[in-house]
Amino acid sequence: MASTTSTTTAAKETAEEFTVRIGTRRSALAIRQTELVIEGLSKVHPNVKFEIHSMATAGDRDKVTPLPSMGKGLWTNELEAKLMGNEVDVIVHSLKDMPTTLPAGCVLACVPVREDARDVVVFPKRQGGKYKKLGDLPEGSVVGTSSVRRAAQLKRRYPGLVFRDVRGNIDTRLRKCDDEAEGYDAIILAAAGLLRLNFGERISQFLESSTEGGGLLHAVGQGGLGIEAREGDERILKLLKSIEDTPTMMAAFAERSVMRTLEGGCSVPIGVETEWVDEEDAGNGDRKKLLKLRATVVSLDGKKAVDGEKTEEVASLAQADSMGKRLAQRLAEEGAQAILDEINKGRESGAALKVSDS
Ligand SMILES: NCc1[nH]cc(CCC(=O)O)c1CC(=O)O
Repeated sequence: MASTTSTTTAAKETAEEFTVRIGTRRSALAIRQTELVIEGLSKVHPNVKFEIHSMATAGDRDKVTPLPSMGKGLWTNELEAKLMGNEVDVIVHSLKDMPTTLPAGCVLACVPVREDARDVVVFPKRQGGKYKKLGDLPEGSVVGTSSVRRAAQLKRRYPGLVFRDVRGNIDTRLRKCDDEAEGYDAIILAAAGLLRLNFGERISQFLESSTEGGGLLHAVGQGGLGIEAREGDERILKLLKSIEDTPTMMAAFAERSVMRTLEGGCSVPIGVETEWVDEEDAGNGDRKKLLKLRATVVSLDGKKAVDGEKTEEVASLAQADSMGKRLAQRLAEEGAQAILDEINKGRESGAALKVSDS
């Protein structure tokens, strides 16, 4: 058809046929997320072909080593090597698994519309609806999570509960939750993974900062997708731009900036929440959208915590980045740094001490 149609340059470009190779992890969630990205791109670029190149990463292979000692980039390094080696053109990540500093030559090119960013409570099927909220669980109940962020924040709010590691992909964790022999009375997961894999009916309670009885702030980037590409690969960067959700991308940049600023080479149980709100009406009817950013840093035992929030006009990624940095610096001064120093002292063994939010 193209050969018989006379087209302008712009039209030719949209009609251009090429294949984009997309790298991702091999988990059901990673594949589903990649399919969603392809669906979105295909609507705008019907002539572009997409191939999924999935692979197991270090985080998928090693299910034993404690996550905080596996180092940064356990879900991303091997995929980035393929991107730089020109074996794939794009990588689709869970944004929260993406380190806040990327290797030279790689860019966070696009953040599309976000799924629900909150954490949720899932109860074993055998409880048959007996419990509806974390607060319903009797003292001493065992809650599964391998995330120090989740455990620390929940210890603060529910000192009577016991927190225990639970590893594996989402289906594995649900199976462990339902298996009485595993001994869990509840597990905590991200809403996004459950919703994307059609396990939404397993969600009993959504947890956020305003949850009655005690909630928690989610991981940086949770519920979002991070699409990575080669710096300067204009054809791909332009293609990805078509599915960018700019408000989500700005919020994600603010969240990642909090993390990057506080991290300073150490691992941190840090939670965040972002929300776009209307500016109070100044009487002239001209309301701006403001970004509200909350953050918390909690000691591992949940006994010490520093919380903060900021609401500002944000109109660029640079402003989002600056807002996150300033909030993190304030938290550091108000005691977050002391909490982080203590955590790092306790994790003597040095180098490989980055928190993975699992
Ligand atoms: N670290 C594992 C991981 N990476 C992304 C998600 C879920 C979805 C998301 O946050 O995008 C999960 C599972 C979980 O935390 O429950």
